[in-house]
Amino acid sequence: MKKAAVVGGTGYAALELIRILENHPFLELTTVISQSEEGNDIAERYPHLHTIRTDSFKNMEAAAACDVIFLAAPAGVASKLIPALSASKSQIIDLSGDLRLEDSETYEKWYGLEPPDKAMQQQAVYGLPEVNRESIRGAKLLSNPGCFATAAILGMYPAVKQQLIEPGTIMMDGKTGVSGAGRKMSMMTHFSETNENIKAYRTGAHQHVPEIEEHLGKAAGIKTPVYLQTHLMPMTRGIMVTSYGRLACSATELQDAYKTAYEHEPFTRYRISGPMPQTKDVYGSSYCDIGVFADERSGTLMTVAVIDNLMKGAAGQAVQNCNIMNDWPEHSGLQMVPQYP
Ligand SMILES: NC(=O)C1=CN([C@@H]2O[C@H](COP(=O)(O)OP(=O)(O)OC[C@H]3O[C@@H](n4cnc5c(N)ncnc54)[C@H](OP(=O)(O)O)[C@@H]3O)[C@@H](O)[C@H]2O)C=CC1
Ligand SMILES: CC(=O)N[C@@H](CCC(=O)OP(=O)(O)O)C(=O)O
Repeated sequence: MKKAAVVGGTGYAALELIRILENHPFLELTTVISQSEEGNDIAERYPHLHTIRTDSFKNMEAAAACDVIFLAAPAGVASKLIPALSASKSQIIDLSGDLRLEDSETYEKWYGLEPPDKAMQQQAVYGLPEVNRESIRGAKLLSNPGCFATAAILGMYPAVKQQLIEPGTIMMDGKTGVSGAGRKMSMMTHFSETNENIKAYRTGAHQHVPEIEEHLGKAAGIKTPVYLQTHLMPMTRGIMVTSYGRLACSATELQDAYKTAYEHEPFTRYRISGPMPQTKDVYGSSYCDIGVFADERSGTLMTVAVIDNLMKGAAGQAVQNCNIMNDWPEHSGLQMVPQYP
C-alpha cells in the first residue's frame, strides 16, 4: 500500500477523496490536512465519517511523509504549497486551476491571480486520461482538469480531432450544481438564491474557457475558439455541458469518431441513440456520459456531456490519474455504480 495525504481536508473535493480512498486497494489515506481544523477529530467535524476515520486533522508538515499528496485547496493557494513538498519524493496531484494552463499571462487574465512559478507550471502534466493518457504515466506533478472543462472537452474531442465540425463554430451551454462552488458560504450559492432558480454567471469570463480552447486546439491542430456560458442550477451535484457546432461530415462519420475515441475508455461512455444523458446517470460515480446527435437537416452537431463535478470533475479524476501514474488498474477505487434516483 502507498500512503496518501489529502490537503484542504474540510472542503467538498477533499471529502470526496476521503470517500474514494477508504475503498482503494493500493492507497491508504493516512493523513488528512486542514489549516482551519488542525488537531480536531475528523469524525467530530464530519459525523458521516464516524467509526470510519478515528484520527484528527493534521498540519502540512505531515504531508511530506506520504507517497501521494492530493491538493484540494483553492487556486492561488495550492501552488504556494508545492515548493515545500518538492524536496520529498511524493507524487503531487493538484485539483485546483493553478497549473492547468500553459501560459502565465492567460492564467493571470482568467483567474485574476498572480501566476505560479513558470518552471512549476511547465513541469506539471495536465491529466485528462482520454486525451493524454501516455504523458500521465510516471508524472510527478499532475494538474487535474477543471470540472466544466472535463465535460466540455470530452463532449467535443472526437469531432474536433477528426475535423468533423467547422472550426470556430463551437458554442457550449454549461450547467452545474452548487457543490461546484465549494463549501464556503457565498451570496451566489445560499439556499434562497439558488432554490427554484437558474442563473447564468461569469458571462464571457469563465476560467475554464482557455483550458477548453487549449486542449481542443491541440486536438484539432488549429486555434479553436469556443463560447461557453455557465449556469447555476438548483441541485447539489452534477454538470451538463451541451455543445453545438456546424457539422462538416455525415452522421455515420461522426458516430465512427466517437466509437474510435471512447469504445475502450473505462469511464467515458457514449450514446448515439436513445435518450440524451442526464446528470442522474452519473451521480456519485466517475463516469462521463456523452450523447451525440447529428442533425443533417440543419447541419448541426449537438453533444450532451454529463459528469458528477466532484467525481469525474474533481476527486474521481484525480484518483484515475493517480492510478495511471502508478500503473495500477485505472478503475482502482472507482468502481462505484451511479446512484439512481
Ligand atoms: N467543487 C468542485 O466541484 C470542484 C473543485 N475543484 C477544485 O478543487 C479545489 C477544492 O475545491 P472544493 O473542495 O470545492 O472547495 P472548498 O471551498 O469546499 O474547500 C477548499 C478547502 O481548501 C482549504 N484551504 C486552504 N487554504 C485556504 C485558503 N487560504 N482559503 C480558503 N480555503 C483554504 C480549506 O480547508 P482547510 O481549512 O480544511 O484546510 C477549504 O475547506 C479547488 O481548487 C477547486 O477549484 C475542481 C473541480 C471541481
Ligand atoms: C458553481 C461554481 O461556482 N462552480 C465552479 C466550478 C469550477 C471549479 O470548481 O473548478 P476550478 O478548479 O477551476 O475552480 C465555477 O464555475 O467556477
